[in-house]
Amino acid sequence: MFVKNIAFTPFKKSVFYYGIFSLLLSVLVFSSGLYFHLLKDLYGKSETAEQILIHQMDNIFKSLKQTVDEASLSCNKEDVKKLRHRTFYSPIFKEFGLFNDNFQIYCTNFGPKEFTIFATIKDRIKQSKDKKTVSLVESHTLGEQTFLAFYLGENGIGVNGLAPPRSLSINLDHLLLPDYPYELMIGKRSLVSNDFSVKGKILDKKVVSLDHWSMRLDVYLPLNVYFNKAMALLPFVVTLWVVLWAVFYLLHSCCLYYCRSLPRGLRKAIKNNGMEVYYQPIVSLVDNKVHAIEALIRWRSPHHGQVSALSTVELSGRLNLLSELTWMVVRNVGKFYRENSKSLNNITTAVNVDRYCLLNDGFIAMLVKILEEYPELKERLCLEVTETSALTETELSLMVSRFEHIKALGVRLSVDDFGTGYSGLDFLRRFSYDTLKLDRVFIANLKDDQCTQKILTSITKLAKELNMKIVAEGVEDKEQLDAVKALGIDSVQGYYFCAPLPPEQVLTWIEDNDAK
Ligand SMILES: Nc1nc2c(ncn2[C@@H]2O[C@@H]3COP(=O)(O)O[C@H]4[C@@H](O)[C@H](n5cnc6c(=O)[nH]c(N)nc65)O[C@@H]4COP(=O)(O)O[C@H]3[C@H]2O)c(=O)[nH]1
Repeated sequence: MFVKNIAFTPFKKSVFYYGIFSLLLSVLVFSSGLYFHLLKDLYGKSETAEQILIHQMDNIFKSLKQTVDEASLSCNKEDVKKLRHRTFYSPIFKEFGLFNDNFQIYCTNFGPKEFTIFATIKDRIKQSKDKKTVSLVESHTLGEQTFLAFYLGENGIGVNGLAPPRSLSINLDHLLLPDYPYELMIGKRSLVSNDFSVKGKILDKKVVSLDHWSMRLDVYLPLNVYFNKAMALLPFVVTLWVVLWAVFYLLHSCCLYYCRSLPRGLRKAIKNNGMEVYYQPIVSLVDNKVHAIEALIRWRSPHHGQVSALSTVELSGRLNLLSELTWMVVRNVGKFYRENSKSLNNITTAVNVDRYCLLNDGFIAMLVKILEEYPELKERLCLEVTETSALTETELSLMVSRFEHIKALGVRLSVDDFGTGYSGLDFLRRFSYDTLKLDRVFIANLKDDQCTQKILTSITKLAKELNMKIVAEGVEDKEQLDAVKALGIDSVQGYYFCAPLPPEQVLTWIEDNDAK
């Protein structure tokens, strides 16, 4: 009943923007994620590379020290054999040379030799704390740029080891290539380099310095590595894109559904006084004039169209908003009186109130407050009590005391739909209303059903004896009006005279009717 077709306006535009947004988001997530992952990897591997180099240099000088420890100045067959043996088993060095404390090489693994170590190297060995240094020279023996490590032992014998640069970088290659090209330098000269392919196209670079050896390792994160890896992630980007798109679409639909839902609309309408109040005249059968009108709620939901008064009331009940709805109507009636005090001077307005609202603790206080806000409602407001459920004995007593309180405030009371709800005779015994309204089911059957006629005759008699006015609801034609008149009923409400109308129209109708 409530959820009519919730019209989802085609939100093609939003779907398109969600598509673009999800695509951008997926690309951003993966590209930045990949970038930070590679950066972390680059830094981690550079640290490992540093450890490898330190370890390698330690091993190099351990092996040089061992060579010096077992060497002698004679360069005899035994010495040369030892040097050959060392060369054979060294994973790095291809040649060893022994030098004396004049820094003259006198013996290599190829036999006795004689040449002097460069003065610069000599100085560096002398100046270094451990009598060690490394260098990069053009080697005649190896025919290429060669790595040299020098160590002068405590016994006055020194040793230098010659190694092709690549032998120093095998472990680095294994760790860093092919993703991270690098350049290993001694001083300002390049020892090993495979960075030629990336120059100018690098995303990031990590520099590792081994100051003790004047060595520096630059490790690069090239753009093409990043790009290739990003391409490999493309299926995941697409998957995330589709998933995000679907999630955004669903969220949007849920939001739309919630925003357009009837309960939310009703809450908003009650909070913002976003409903209209229509009025239906109640015509007196004594003088054919209007002495009373009934206020009836009318709500047009922006997304569901006109919602019936019964549905509005039922939903308000389920949302615990009946009291708010009632007070909203009463205030609207108050404004109606204020703006039309002359025309409405002799007219009472009935407002529907659920019995449970009446039982609420704050009911009387709120009624007093509104009567202070709109004093024009005094003696003109009539609360029409709808009877939706039976009351317990305690509730009944409370209700009687509430009714007395309400009457004392100058507010009238009428019982709605008499005979169909729980408006038992027991209550009439304890409390007499000002008005009793006969439900329209009785009026519809009145002319054909003798039993209904008898019941209504008795009710009318009872009402008169209890000093209550009696109104027949739902009078739609002349026959029904005549039957009602025959019963001696005081007033009539129904489409025969007038349907519920907006405030300005009801005033005109009353004026026209009274002028007849
Ligand atoms: N078939 C027929 N119907 C006629 C005729 N004359 C009047 N009616 C309709 O009968 C209903 C009379 O109100 P009700 O019995 O208090 O019954 C009301 C009342 O119980 C409830 N209601 C309406 N407004 C409010 C409100 O502000 N607060 C509360 N608590 N309930 C309200 O919703 C019910 C239905 O209200 P409406 O749809 O406005 O329906 C109104 C009115 O339009 C007629 O000749 N023939």
